[in-house]
Amino acid sequence: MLLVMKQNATQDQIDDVIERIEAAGFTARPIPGGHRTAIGILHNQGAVDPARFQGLPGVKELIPVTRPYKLVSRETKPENTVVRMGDVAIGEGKPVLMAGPCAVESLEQCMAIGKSVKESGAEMFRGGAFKPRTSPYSFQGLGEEGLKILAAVREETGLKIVTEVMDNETFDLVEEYSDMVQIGTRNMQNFALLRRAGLAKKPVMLKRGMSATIDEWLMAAEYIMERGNDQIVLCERGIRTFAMHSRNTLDLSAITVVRKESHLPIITDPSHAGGHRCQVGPLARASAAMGVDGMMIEVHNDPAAALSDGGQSLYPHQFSKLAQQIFDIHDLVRTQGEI
Ligand SMILES: O=C[C@H](O)[C@H](O)COP(=O)(O)O
Ligand SMILES: C=C(OP(=O)(O)O)C(=O)O
Repeated sequence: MLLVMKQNATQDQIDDVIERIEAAGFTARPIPGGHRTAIGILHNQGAVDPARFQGLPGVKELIPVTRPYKLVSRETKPENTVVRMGDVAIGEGKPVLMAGPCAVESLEQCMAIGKSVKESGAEMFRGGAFKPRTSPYSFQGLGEEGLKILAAVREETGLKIVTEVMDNETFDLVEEYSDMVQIGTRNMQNFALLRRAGLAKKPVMLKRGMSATIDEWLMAAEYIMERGNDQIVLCERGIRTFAMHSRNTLDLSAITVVRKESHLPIITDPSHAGGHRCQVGPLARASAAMGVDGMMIEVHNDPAAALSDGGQSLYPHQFSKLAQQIFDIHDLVRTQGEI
């Protein structure tokens, strides 16, 4: 249930309504928004009787939220959320490119890639210090040493850092070094991790589980927002299908559905979707045409020697050309408008 206050409602009236909601045993969650003051009524078992709050001073109306995900739903917040990290804004128009290697391997590697992707228009640097690998014998990441390398790249280039957190034990550490914390496809329904992410002071990028429906994905985001963190970016990174020609299937149609259902920004990861270098460009260009808020793209200066995902990593010169195409296509679609 969403309680909408009148435009001229006073702070005292808002506080009074919040107090009454809490006194009734529910949770009151003010929803930030430019056009209205709204308060989500959460943790109700069964329907909330609107008569309880209707008619209170300053209350305009009570709107039932029909979707199972309440806070991430557009029913609750009609305007788009913009996720901000200093001067980088995701969801404000220009697609934000996050580029870098799959795994942080060394300072030299990350500096070289960081400088090059920055020059090509990326605003964020990606790279895993804690790597979720299929095999326990594969490179698992440099851990804290990797995080320090990422911090050095930020220092040198000004790029914001997005990096994956795999568990609650290392959450504080990853949060400290990063600008945006990434929750990967394999952990999309790790509810303990989602709850911890909800307490984070940094934005969270939530990748879609490789076998998750859109409802499950949005419910996972709800876990984060329910705890108080409303700075969430959704990332479509491909789902498992019967198709064997690509590593995953990039579900472009999910973008239109998520846009309709949720106010959160949405980006894609064409690298993990395609899984092959030759597929990354076309999937990225298609994503740009869908009007995504950004993209995460793997770039390596020596893909043949990469410790993870070399086959799907672009060479820096390829990224440079692709970045320009992404900006051009995005602009074209935006200026021509919806059909
Ligand atoms: O980046 C994500 C994974 O760690 C990466 O794609 C490697 O996957 P793999 O361990 O199955 O090779
Ligand atoms: C592990 C990653 O991706 P995903 O969770 O989509 O596999 C990654 O981006 O490093």
